[in-house]
Amino acid sequence: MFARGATKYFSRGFSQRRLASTKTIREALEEVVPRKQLQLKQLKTEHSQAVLGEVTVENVVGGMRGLKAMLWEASVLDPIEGIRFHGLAIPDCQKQLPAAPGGKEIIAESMFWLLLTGKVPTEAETRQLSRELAEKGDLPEYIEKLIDSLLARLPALAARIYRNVYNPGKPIPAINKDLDLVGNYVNMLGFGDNHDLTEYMRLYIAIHGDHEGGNASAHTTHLVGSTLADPFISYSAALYALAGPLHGLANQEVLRWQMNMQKEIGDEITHDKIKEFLWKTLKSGQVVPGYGHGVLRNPDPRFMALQQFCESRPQLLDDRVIQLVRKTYEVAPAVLKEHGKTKNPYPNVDATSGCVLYHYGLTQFKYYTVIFGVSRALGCLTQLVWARALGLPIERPKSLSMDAIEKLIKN
Ligand SMILES: CC(=O)SCCNC(=O)CCNC(=O)[C@H](O)C(C)(C)COP(=O)(O)OP(=O)(O)OC[C@H]1O[C@@H](n2cnc3c(N)ncnc32)[C@H](O)[C@@H]1OP(=O)(O)O
Ligand SMILES: O=C([O-])CC(=O)C(=O)O
Repeated sequence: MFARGATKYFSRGFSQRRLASTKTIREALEEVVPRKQLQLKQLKTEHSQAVLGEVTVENVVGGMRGLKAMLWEASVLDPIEGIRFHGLAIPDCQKQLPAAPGGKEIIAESMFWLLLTGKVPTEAETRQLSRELAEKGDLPEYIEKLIDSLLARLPALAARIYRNVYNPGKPIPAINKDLDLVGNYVNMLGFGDNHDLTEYMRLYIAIHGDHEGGNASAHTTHLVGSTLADPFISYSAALYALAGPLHGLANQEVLRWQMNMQKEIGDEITHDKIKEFLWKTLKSGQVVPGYGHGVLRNPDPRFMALQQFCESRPQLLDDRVIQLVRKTYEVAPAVLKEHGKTKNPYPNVDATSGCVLYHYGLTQFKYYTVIFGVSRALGCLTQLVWARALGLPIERPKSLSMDAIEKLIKN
């Protein structure tokens, strides 16, 4: 049921039959947990010695790339097709997951419901979850005071920090109990009257939510969580992994790099000038930010979904930075192929995510990875729930020295 191709399970007929369902997320989860616990028990008792692959020296010295060594329930990443959440690709989610009232994009609540339970929530269930989160969303006064005294040093409670850092002194709107999670977030950031930015953030946060288990932020949460550290500690560790330029920070780096390119090539954007800038970047020994991937071998479907968002809005297509991102995509894969190093010459999600935020006036690059961090909590915390429900053990892979590897090869 959770394997690829599960689309049938989520077919329109199925979701229509579920229209009347008004379960809470806890009730929906309670239904799934015993079945999953049984599935794990059977795997352990009936198949514990089954072989899933071999471990090569390349796996060990190459950052465990390609090694099948983690259990992760909510999503599976295919090198060619990209991410699927319980079998649903991004376009399936766009068709099936409830949006906000008056909106079209996937919202965090419906994505979280899918990630956690493996089921598409009904409209009523989604609204109920939005309300539950909004009702729990107010900060107690003592936390507000604490955060106000720590300011940007505390990597949490993202909207308040944004306002404190970039618009100090301006009052922050209270949580609106009738709005979805991201609607409230954008409102508190100070952009609540921008419907298009709100929709973009809904899509952005939904599709950055999970990318199976092996990426650096998800894996960090899982590792730290496996020591039974609490979810806040486990997820804050993940944010430090996300903050590296080869992972989440790349979304900031891309925009900085594209704007440097714009400065250098001037008003007349041509493929030749972009190529020249790409070569200059590569020859200086830097990576092209937003391109390449540890698993994907095709353009990232999340990149495509964000591009489609731009294509549906003519005012975005007129924006020079957005045009530059698009034109870079037209030439960068060929340049990277000619350069010959990266296994994947195509764009990942970070190649485009920041330019739309910039267009809508959220121009503080340093904040972009925080938004990614707000999103990635959906998948990382889902897996922590499963790790606890299934009683998964502390993670402790075996390491080998180079001498030990050589000895094993000789034997
Ligand atoms: C949400 C996300 O985290 S998506 C990823 C965001 N990160 C980026 O966009 C940064 C740019 N990209 C990269 O640095 C890489 O492609 C990564 C980190 C994403 C993946 O790294 P790997 O799995 O090691 O990629 P791969 O196996 O293709 O690397 C092989 C070689 O190609 C190089 N390479 C990979 N991507 C690029 C790139 N975009 N530009 C130039 N060279 C690259 C690697 O540095 C490596 O060079 P080396 O042999 O001299 O060490
Ligand atoms: O899958 C990865 O390694 C990196 C990535 O795209 C993500 O974490 O969203």
